[in-house]
Amino acid sequence: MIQVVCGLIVNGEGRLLICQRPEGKAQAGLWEFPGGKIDQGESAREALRRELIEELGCEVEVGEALTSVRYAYDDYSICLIPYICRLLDGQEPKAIEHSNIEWVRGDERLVTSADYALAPADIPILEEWVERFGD
Ligand SMILES: Nc1nc2c([nH]c(=O)n2[C@H]2C[C@H](O)[C@@H](COP(=O)(O)OP(=O)(O)OP(=O)(O)O)O2)c(=O)[nH]1
Repeated sequence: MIQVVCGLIVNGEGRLLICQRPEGKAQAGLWEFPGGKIDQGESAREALRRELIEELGCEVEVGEALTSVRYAYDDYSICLIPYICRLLDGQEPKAIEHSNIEWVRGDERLVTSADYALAPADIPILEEWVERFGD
């Protein structure tokens, strides 16, 4: 079971950041919350801060954890651990490792959106976020 962290980053207008996985990576083309695998000896929160600097070039404060999701892809399984994150002042995410990044309205339509096909492990996380914080 691969331990993966991801961040739900909300901007000043209440929009949520989603990122498209690039060609050549597992689940290429699907949209996800930015993050990645936890390295040995790292805490989940440390891993997320590191991944968001590598992937988006920005510093965040890692806040509350939402419910983790276990998901079995064909050839491996992940435990995806989500955290609400806040961008530190002046930080602007850049698509360093993704093919696209977008600020979107976090609502039920996003769950089934044809424009933003989400990685399946992310759907329960988005649903929990929408229920608690969505508009
Ligand atoms: N980062 C991230 N990965 C996700 C999400 N949902 C989901 O199913 N995954 C899967 C895709 C990958 O199989 C795995 C995470 O791998 P990754 O490629 O992002 O990890 P990494 O940045 O450490 O990459 P690498 O060094 O192995 O290339 O988890 C998500 O919301 N964020």
